[in-house]
Amino acid sequence: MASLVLDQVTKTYPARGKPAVLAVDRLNLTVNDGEIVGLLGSSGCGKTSTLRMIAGFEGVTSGSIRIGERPVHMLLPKDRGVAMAFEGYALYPPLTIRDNIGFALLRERRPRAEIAARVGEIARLLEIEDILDRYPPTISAGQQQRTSLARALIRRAPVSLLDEPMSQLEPQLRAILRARIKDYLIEHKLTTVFVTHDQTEAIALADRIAVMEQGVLQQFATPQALKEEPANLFVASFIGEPPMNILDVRPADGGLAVLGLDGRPAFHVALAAPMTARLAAHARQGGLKLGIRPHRVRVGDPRGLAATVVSNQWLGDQTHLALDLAGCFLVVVAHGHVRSAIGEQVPVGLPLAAMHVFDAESGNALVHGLDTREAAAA
Ligand SMILES: Nc1ncnc2c1ncn2[C@@H]1O[C@H](COP(=O)(O)OP(=O)(O)OP(=O)(O)O)[C@@H](O)[C@H]1O
Repeated sequence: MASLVLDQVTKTYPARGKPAVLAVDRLNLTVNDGEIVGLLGSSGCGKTSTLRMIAGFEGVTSGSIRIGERPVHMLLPKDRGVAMAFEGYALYPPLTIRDNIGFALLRERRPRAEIAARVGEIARLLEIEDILDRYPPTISAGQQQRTSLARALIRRAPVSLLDEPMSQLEPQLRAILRARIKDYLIEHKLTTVFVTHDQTEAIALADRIAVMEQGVLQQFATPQALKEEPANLFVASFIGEPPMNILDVRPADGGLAVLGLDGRPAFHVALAAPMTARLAAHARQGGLKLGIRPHRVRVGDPRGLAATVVSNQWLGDQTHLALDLAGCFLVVVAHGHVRSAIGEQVPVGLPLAAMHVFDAESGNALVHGLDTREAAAA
């Protein structure tokens, strides 16, 4: 297949009587040959515009796009070597589902037996074998979406683009197809970019995820790196469910004072002198924020701090607790069934290694994991 490179790609849409909309702002992205990349972000962050610029359905305002060694941003969609599955399906109504799926291979004048075998394979994979002889208007939205997906995947093009490929499917089918599609993409080494606003889908399918917000790339990394080393506060709170707890902190003697919702010191995090000095230097330029993921808080840690239960939800396999820790609001996930009632106290341990520190003004991450060697002997 091929690599895909976006170099300083920008997209602005003119808006009548208003300032132009900056949908994508100087995006740099390199997708390796055979890599699966997810574009993830909230509604309106520029994901679809990016995909459509790669496909050629939108022109770039500035910047360039290369597939392999070939600049493609000036070419017509059909000449770029991309296959795209559309969120809006775009099937040919007069053709059967079978012919819709096999259309590109027919046009390439592939042998009939090969086309039949490939259509059969992809239809089996996406569980649409039983509708191959029907026509697009007579099938459901979910079946139309899978047909659109089949039509793109069957081509094994140098670059495959999938726009919200499974948004119409029910969760169970989505989970099954996700795994099968991933196997297919890996087996055929398909360089793939897909758009989603579902982080579970992005994490399950992608080798790397590009997180976007307001047209700007926030971080491009593996799912694990996004969770463990978020580049900034946006990524830290966007990735992970429930989101990372973000607390206000300020430097204090021998470490950090964590502030409660009322702005007063709630508890103290003891750190060694060099780290305290480093964070104090940053804090002089702006504030600091401390992040800790709900799954990393240790509920029931006998050496922990006492927190009051504000809410308690047992989800069948894990407990979600909201806690008041000396005036700080903390969401916590425990793997077992925690039976503490609202108003009861539970001890919670906050491992230093699970703490992230951010510059409050820029939002940029300063430290991931306050190493225990940095901790003062408390
Ligand atoms: N054809 C257009 N004309 C004007 N503005 C547009 C056009 N298409 C998109 N936009 C604007 O550009 C920005 C990015 O839109 P885009 O569709 O790329 O975002 P998205 O992340 O895919 O959103 P969603 O998840 O809702 O589909 C938005 O502010 C949107 O309103």
